[in-house]
Amino acid sequence: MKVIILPDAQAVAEYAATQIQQQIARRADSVLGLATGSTPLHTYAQLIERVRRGKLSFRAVRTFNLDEYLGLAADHPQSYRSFMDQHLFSHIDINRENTYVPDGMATDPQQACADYELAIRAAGGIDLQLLGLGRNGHIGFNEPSSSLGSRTRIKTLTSATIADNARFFHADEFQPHLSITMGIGTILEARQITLLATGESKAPAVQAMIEGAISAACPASILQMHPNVTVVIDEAAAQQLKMRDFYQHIEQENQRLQR
Ligand SMILES: N[C@@H]1[C@@H](O)[C@H](O)[C@@H](COP(=O)(O)O)O[C@@H]1O
Repeated sequence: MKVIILPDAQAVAEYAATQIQQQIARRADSVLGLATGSTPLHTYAQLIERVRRGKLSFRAVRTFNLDEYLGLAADHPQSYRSFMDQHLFSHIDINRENTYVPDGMATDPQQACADYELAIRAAGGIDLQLLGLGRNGHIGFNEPSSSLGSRTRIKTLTSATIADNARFFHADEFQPHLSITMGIGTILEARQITLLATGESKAPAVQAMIEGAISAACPASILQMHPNVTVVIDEAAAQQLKMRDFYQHIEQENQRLQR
């Protein structure tokens, strides 16, 4: 696990956007796994800017989002489909037919989960999976106690996650307590994973993920088993790491070797 500690959220976003840009430069029809929440917003803004400057094109790119609320229609303002349209897809030259988000209104949600897995496989798997990190260590909507080998499925949200995400819903608005999420086993099949975390509130989950035991109590800790993970965090999210000096030393050595 490569740990990149940067001064602030903007630097994290620029690093992540560059990783995505490099992946698309390697393969114009890359398959990207995308995340929602507030953390990736700055990264998406960076990608939009780079497309606008003609430095990057999503013309042949395909995307699969990690999750969606069960019970929200795609056109609901708080659906993750709307989130992605608003914060990325509507502003870049991607073919909307190539963007996939689980169907929150599927008549048969179990079948929709199986179909999602088949669609990812039919695309050849995910080249680069972008992740955020829940305060309780969840990735996607894989909450603590999730099977570390799980596939795309319906998941019940914890009260902590519902509380954390309530900020996106009006007080009198229905807020789903169920989701469809890529499973941890699904996420681990991505060829490359970049996890972003910023802010003091994520420091405990970051420490458990990187330095704690591999446990379903912190689903993100399973990333210790993946061969190609980059964790990109700001100083605030890094503050509980016991070996942060070592991580920074490794990165300085890597940069020296690349000169
Ligand atoms: N399903 C999403 C996750 O994919 C995201 O990582 C998490 C953290 O969001 P934020 O980046 O806003 O802290 O929120 C939701 O639970």
